[in-house]
Amino acid sequence: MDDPSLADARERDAADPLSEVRDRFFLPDDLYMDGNSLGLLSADAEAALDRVVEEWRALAIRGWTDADPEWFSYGERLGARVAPLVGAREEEVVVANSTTVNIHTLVGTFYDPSRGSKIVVDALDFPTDHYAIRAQLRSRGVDPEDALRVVESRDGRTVAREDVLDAIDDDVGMVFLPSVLYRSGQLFDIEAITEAAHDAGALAGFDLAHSVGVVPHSLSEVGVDFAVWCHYKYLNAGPGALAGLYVNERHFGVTPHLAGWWGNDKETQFDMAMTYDPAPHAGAFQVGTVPVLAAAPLDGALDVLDDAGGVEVAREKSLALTDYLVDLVDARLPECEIGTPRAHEERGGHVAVEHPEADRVSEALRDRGVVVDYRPPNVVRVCPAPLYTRFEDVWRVIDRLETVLDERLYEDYSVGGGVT
Ligand SMILES: Cc1ncc(COP(=O)(O)O)c(C=O)c1O
Ligand SMILES: Nc1c(O)cccc1C(=O)C[C@H](N)C(=O)O
Repeated sequence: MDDPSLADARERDAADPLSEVRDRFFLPDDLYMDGNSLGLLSADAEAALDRVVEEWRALAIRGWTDADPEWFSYGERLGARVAPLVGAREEEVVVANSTTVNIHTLVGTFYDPSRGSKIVVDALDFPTDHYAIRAQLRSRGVDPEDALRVVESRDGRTVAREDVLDAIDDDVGMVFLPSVLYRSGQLFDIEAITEAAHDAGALAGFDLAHSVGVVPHSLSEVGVDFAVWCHYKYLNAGPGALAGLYVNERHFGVTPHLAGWWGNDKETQFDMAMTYDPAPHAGAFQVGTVPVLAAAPLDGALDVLDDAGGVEVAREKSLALTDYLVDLVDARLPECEIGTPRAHEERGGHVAVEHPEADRVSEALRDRGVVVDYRPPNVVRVCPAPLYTRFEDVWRVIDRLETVLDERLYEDYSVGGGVT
């Protein structure tokens, strides 16, 4: 790298168009590099939540219709706001449930062995995806060991594109993969995978938890069948914030696996009929009453991203930050390896810095004001979330990491200290 100095980092910040957006967040004293697990609170998100609390106080039950905006269609309205971030039509997205519940309902709805009995997944997925898919298979009387086709990793970090494509054949009825691997940060080629799935007569679904808000998507154009994600990472909507889902319009009208009255057509919902009349759009995949308090902060959080210029601008800054981080690791930390692909088109928003003592190193960093997380067996995950992270912050993180390693400060810690 040309200039690994703090002065250079500050010059980069001075030229950064997003530096004012950062001021809208409540920034902890620590250097916060965990925005891919839980994003920070902004004043906008807090105000959106406060507003709903006020409406609850003032309107009580009338809030469903008289709040501004009304609570009744909260999930659909927020879905329309999130749709451009994933490249979908407004009615193809709804904000509802949790990511895990959305996997249950979408895999449960779209798994159809007559298309092909196998579901393609990969060996490095976030565990909840496998738990939900396995449960859905069991509930259909299918042995997950028979139905799951798990694409293995050759290096323990990434999954080779050709291995994914080779796994998709006529026995496959569904491909369900992440957009970005939670540990290494590898970004998958959604377009190529969707095309291969469709060529084999299968459906393609994705878990966008680690890309929504930081990597632009074109779900409708590519023809992805369904997708799920959460809003508490790069979208900063709060711990346990309501999740999101997308269903391509060609599937509108199916009866969701997890049917519930909040997915009923709004026109007939209060007829209270005993048979379910699914909404003619992705809103059908809501289950119970929209938890308005868990949804409201997203409204404010989306204002911040809009004002920043949208997800394309966030992606540009994110790539500049992760490039910078990787260059600093190469220049200053010879004992660490980068487990994240270096090509932009294969990288999400975080970087896996590998070290044999990653667990204890993460703990030592936390004690020195750097919030990262540890993912077994050897990854310190570092996430410079683009809306509130400066180049100077990245520089300081690497500087402290160098001290922890050079002075072997991690030796003061025991293995197994961190849980999140
Ligand atoms: C890829 C992925 N899917 C799902 C989840 C979690 O889902 P839920 O919000 O339902 O806990 C996470 C992380 O928490 C994740 O990284
Ligand atoms: N969702 C989380 C939670 O509720 C508590 C602690 C961490 C998380 C996470 O987001 C983990 C995260 N999905 C990961 O990539 O490891």
